[in-house]
Amino acid sequence: MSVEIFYDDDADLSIIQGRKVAVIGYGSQGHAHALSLRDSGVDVRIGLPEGSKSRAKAEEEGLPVGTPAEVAAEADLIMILAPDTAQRHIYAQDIAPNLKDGDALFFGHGFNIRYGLIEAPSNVDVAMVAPKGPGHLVRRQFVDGKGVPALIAVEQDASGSAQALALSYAKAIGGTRAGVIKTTFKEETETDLFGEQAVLCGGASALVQAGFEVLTEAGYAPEVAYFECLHELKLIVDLMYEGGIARMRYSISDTAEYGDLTRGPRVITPAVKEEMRKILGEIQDGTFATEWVKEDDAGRGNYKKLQQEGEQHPIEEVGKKLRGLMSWVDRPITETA
Ligand SMILES: NC(=O)C1=CN([C@@H]2O[C@H](COP(=O)(O)OP(=O)(O)OC[C@H]3O[C@@H](n4cnc5c(N)ncnc54)[C@H](OP(=O)(O)O)[C@@H]3O)[C@@H](O)[C@H]2O)C=CC1
Ligand SMILES: CC[C@](O)(C(C)=O)C(=O)O
Ligand SMILES: [Mg+2]
Ligand SMILES: [Mg+2]
Repeated sequence: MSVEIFYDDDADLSIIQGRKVAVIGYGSQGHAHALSLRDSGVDVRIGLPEGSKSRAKAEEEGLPVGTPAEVAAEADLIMILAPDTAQRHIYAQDIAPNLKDGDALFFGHGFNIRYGLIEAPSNVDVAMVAPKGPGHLVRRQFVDGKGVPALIAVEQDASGSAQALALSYAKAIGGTRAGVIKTTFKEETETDLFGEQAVLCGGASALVQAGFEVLTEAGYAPEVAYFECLHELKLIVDLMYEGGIARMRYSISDTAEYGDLTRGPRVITPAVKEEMRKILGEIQDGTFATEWVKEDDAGRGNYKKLQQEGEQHPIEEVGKKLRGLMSWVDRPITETA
């Protein structure tokens, strides 16, 4: 099945420049969208509850800030970039009562629409602009004149021009510089959840930790294990990013390449792939979504416990020390937001 990919010339920036945009939330994605929209000449305001710790950051940038209800009432395009589990409450309390004919409701990820947690009225556009990258890099790339690829989708086309509006929005945050693919809320949600769980975050973190543990448990220095299993991973992935697995294999030694070809499949075994299929099944049948919403409703006890265990893993301590000695690596998390 061929996909449609859009670039800068396919998108009309003046469409989004003619709208009043409210960005709800000013975290990883929220700050990136809001600042790049503003830099692209868009009239943007931020919706955050009174007392939100993100308010000061948005105000420091000179962005107008109001409560989610206030900015939803003022705007004609509302982009929800609050946590997925909070979105249905924000929608019900603050956004739904303020939706007018012709408004557009935008998402950065399809979770709440895909799993039926938000149902918008038929007189508004419902669309998605989902960058395929962390918000801080979405912003950093925009500022550097580059862009992070994005997916767009239209769930409801009340105006008849929701796709052009989504493309225009994607252009304003740099997405069309890299390529914007048209998809559905279903495909974006299921592939995004799968990618972050099995490959990008869950899979990669577990692989790095397991490699570090095997080396340190065998008596090798934690510093050596850190450089080998974590630091160098970025350099190897940079080559994959630039030219695929083939470019990475071209740059490494033939010894490494032979080890890659013969040992890689012993790490990612058919059993691992079978587990990946199960994980995908839990995403497709809604098991994961139900579990996550329940965990959030119950106060996130298990989530916080697992988070703490991760933070206490020995790789974090040695990594902090080594990164501290490399000024170009040690970027504070608050640098851009
Ligand atoms: N992180 C990423 O790079 C990506 C995220 N997405 C999607 O983007 C959306 C936002 O995620 P992300 O940027 O990670 O979120 P963050 O957790 O980084 O930020 C959430 C923001 O929402 C604010 N917030 C919390 N509760 C409310 C509320 N009740 N009303 C208004 N604002 C609120 C937070 O404020 P406070 O400071 O007060 O907590 C914070 O500013 C999600 O749908 C996610 O799936 C999509 C692609 C990548
Ligand atoms: C990979 C994690 C992600 O899907 C993202 C940065 O794209 C997220 O939800 O944060
Ligand atoms: Mg993602
Ligand atoms: Mg995601």
